[in-house]
Amino acid sequence: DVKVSSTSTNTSGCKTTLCKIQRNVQLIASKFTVRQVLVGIVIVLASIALQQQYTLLRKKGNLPGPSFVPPFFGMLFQLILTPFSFYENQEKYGPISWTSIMNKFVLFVTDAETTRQVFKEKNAKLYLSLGAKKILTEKAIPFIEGTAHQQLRKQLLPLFTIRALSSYLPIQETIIQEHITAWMKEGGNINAREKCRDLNMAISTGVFVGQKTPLAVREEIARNFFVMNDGFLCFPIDLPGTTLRKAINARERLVEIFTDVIKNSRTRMESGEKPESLIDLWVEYYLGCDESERDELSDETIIFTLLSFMFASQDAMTSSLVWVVRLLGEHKDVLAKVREEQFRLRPSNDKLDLETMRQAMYTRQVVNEILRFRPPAVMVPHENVEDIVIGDNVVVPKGTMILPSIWSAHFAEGGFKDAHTFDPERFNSERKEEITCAKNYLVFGAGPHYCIGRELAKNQIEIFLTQLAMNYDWELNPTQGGDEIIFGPTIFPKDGCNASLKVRTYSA
Ligand code: HEM
Repeated sequence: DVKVSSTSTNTSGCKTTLCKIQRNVQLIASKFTVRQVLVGIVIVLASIALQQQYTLLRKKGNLPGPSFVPPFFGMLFQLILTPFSFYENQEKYGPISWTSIMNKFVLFVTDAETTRQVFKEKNAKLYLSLGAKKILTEKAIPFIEGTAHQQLRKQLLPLFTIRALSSYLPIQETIIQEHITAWMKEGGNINAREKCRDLNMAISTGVFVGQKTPLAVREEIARNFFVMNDGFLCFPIDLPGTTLRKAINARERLVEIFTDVIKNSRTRMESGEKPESLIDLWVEYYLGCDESERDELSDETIIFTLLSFMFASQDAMTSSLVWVVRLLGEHKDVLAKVREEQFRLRPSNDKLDLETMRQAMYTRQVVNEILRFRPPAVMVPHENVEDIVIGDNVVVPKGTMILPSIWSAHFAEGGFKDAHTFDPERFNSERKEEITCAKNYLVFGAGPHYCIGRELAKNQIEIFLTQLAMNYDWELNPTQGGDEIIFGPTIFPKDGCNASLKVRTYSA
């Protein structure tokens, strides 16, 4: 046995806490042999592991689930590395089953009805990462509850009316055209995930602040949004130089920039200019409100709401645009029908407008099927702040992480017909599965936090799909194993979807 040596065990010369801790560890270590220290560590870890297993057993009661979960990390690695086999295994246990992730007791919900119930349960809150909480702060809409939440949602309605969506449409269309043209200048060989990520950020920024905001400012917003986005899923340590601290700094810079954009917008809206961007519409609404209501409609409210929009939409929108390239590249028959419909409605290649988009029933069916077949957020974690009862009288102890699975609801037996087939015809006027299977369609959630940007999102997917279909041909170049689906944290083909685009003549 070798004694752990220590040079000095005196803490009196120490000025910092770190130094004192170091000295104390040395002091303790100097009294034991290496073997004794190791045995001690093993005993402590084993006791913690036993305690964890006991707590899990007590919480799970009669619920089905895995016969063993590894201590400390639980099923974390299975969930991250092989998410779909983790899903399949969990689904085998039935509509509600238990598991554990990072020693947190987790309920996995797969049947559509209970999934919907969790979304609607007022005592089950959206569970966002610690990083997201630090960056967005409690002023962000996903963290607000009750009456304050209802009031804020009401105030946001003018940002998503038909009038508002019509004013965003030319911004979305122009930016999509500019980006695809730039892809073609680079040769047309794209990795859809990389390209759509930048495209999507440019569209969101354009829609939020409008094209009257100088390009350099829009680019600075996009840069800071990317840094902020990196912080949402990082290790939540807020120290100088960490990803989280950089994300918080980026958020602070965004608050400054948005404050200026709002000021400029106010000058333009007061002079009677027509609103164009989401900020313009908010300012217009603000100016039209009674003085007494304006306190609640501060710049801060809209800025933190915009940050939440970016958080809620960036990865989900990127995922959907990538699946447009992938699924229509695979299903040429569907692509041909989109082209036929678009050419019939817009033979002169006119710009899109909401009225024409409303008439393009088949194209909208395709958008809805892309969202059903590849829902970007496959599950939306919740945490219950009180004991609740779900499903067939299952009592969920307070503090449980509940994973309602949108993926499982979309593919459940007894729901959509031949659910594993990509088939936009399921939404046609005869089959109407959007009505007959409405309870299974959960891509945008349900209940009080139901996605507020859903129409904006569907329009964006439709504009991208239409532009691509009418002006380009493309072939997919998948890599070996690249078609496997991965989490990131929304779903993507593993290789990001490589494709070669060629310009085509506008025709059916
Ligand atoms: C394909 C794209 C999108 C998908 C799949 C999606 C999906 C979702 C889901 C599943 C939720 C949780 C709903 C619930 O808890 O019931 C949600 C919430 C939310 N989404 Fe989306 N979303 C998308 C695009 C967008 C866009 C473009 C915006 C912004 C303009 C947006 C803004 C929000 C906001 C603010 C919330 C939280 C609402 C609240 O807390 O009240 N989303 N979204």
